[in-house]
Amino acid sequence: MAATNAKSVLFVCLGNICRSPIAEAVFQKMVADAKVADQWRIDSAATSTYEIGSPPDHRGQACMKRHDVPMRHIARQWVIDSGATSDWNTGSSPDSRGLACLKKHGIETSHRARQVTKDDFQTFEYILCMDENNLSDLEKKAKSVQSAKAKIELLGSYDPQKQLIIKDPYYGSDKDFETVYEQCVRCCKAFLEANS
Ligand SMILES: N#Cc1ccccc1-c1cc(NCCCN2CCCCC2)c2ccccc2n1
Repeated sequence: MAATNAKSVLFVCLGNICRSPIAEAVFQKMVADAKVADQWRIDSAATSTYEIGSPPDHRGQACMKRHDVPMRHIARQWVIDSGATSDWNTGSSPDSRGLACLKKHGIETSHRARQVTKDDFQTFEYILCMDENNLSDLEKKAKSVQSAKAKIELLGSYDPQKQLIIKDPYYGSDKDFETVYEQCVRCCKAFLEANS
């Protein structure tokens, strides 16, 4: 459980089923390995309602499994939620591909896509997103939020290899998910170092 003076970061992408759950899982593992998990509040959400209620994409789950990175699962001591930033798919049922893959790998997950809320802009210190569309969508939303405090940045702005954009792998291959994973590892490591 995060301490009261915890730092906080919300990872955001278009659907909250591909990139942002990977970034969240990678960062969660990093803070746990660094023994500072209790100093962080970590979550993910989306700028669309495409996938509200969906579990992480099956390709992302498989990628996390390959790299032994636990992804949002039903754990005893965690209260877990996630969401999206718009109302496009309010009430969508979980993506069938994701459910089938999770079942195949015996992975239970409570992670469900959600839309980012006004409260997120008021309570998270950092909102780190993946591409310029996410950035402009979030900046537009933040304008309508009273006392928004979040620093809205590209996660890629922390990349030592200067790959600023983490591309949407939705129509891509497993290789594209690997690229997302590698970028998230580099960026999350640099982000944690910058906040330690
Ligand atoms: N849009 C786009 C797009 C453009 C380029 C590359 C990827 C995508 C793309 C498309 C998705 N779902 C298909 C379209 C959904 N419908 C769009 C019209 C409104 C009703 C919903 C995604 C779903 C989850 C995560 C990422 C996604 N990314």
